[in-house]
Amino acid sequence: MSNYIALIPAAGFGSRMGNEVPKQYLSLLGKPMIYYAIKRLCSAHVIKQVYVVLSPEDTMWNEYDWSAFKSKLNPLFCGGDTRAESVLNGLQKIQETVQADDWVLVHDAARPCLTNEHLANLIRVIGEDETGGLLAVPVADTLKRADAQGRVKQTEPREGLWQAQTPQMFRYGLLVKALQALGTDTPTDEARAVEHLGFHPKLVACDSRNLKVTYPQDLQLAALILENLVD
Ligand SMILES: Nc1ccn([C@@H]2O[C@H](COP(=O)(O)OP(=O)(O)OP(=O)(O)O)[C@@H](O)[C@H]2O)c(=O)n1
Ligand SMILES: C[C@](O)(CO)[C@H](O)COP(=O)(O)O
Repeated sequence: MSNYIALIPAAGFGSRMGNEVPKQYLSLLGKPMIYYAIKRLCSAHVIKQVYVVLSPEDTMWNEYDWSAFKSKLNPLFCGGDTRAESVLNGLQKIQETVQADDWVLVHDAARPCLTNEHLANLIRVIGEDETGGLLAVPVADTLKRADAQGRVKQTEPREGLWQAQTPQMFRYGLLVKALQALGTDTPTDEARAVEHLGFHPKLVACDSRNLKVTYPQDLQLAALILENLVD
């Protein structure tokens, strides 16, 4: 039977936040932001182990007490220059402990508002899928393409367009193969790497609460969402 493991890439800096503290450690309702992703994934019984990929230069992880998550939580100080490198380095580091057909859920440290329902839905739908897939949201706004002067060049059809979120869930063997095959291409998500191999990952409808904290204003929004989550 396949196991489920989770991997949280957390070796980025959060340059778009413009803060001196790496984004994953910014305070959110009194906890470092990464705490919420860890708590959600560690609380899921089906997930056997949760790995956090940190920068080898990370000096902040050990400033916090993570003992509440016991041996289910494992930090790996092997992050790379890009998200794809961090994920691949993490996956390679754990190769002795996993099987090729184990499911890996890759989840951003910067998505603190994932709910139990989002997670359960992803696991239920993708657990039945041959390729794997990801949480995503259909684009809700009218889309404009800009010209070099910042004026509307044209309105783009939004039909069939989705915004990718995380977790993204793929079999360990396929994900490692996809990330190893990238060469100089650096995709911003795991699904893109799998697409490069000719697969078509499944989109699982989520909602805008599972936002990524990218800019300073997103942190306030995340706090509001977290305060109002019921699960
Ligand atoms: N070299 C990198 C870059 C990113 N990430 C992780 O990938 C996730 C999503 O990336 P993003 O939100 O883009 O984070 P940053 O790269 O830190 O942000 P920015 O692009 O603003 O610098 C984050 O949990 C981030 O820590 C990583 O593990 N290793
Ligand atoms: C994986 C991701 O969160 C999906 O939306 C995203 O691609 C991360 O990279 P980004 O450059 O911050 O969008």
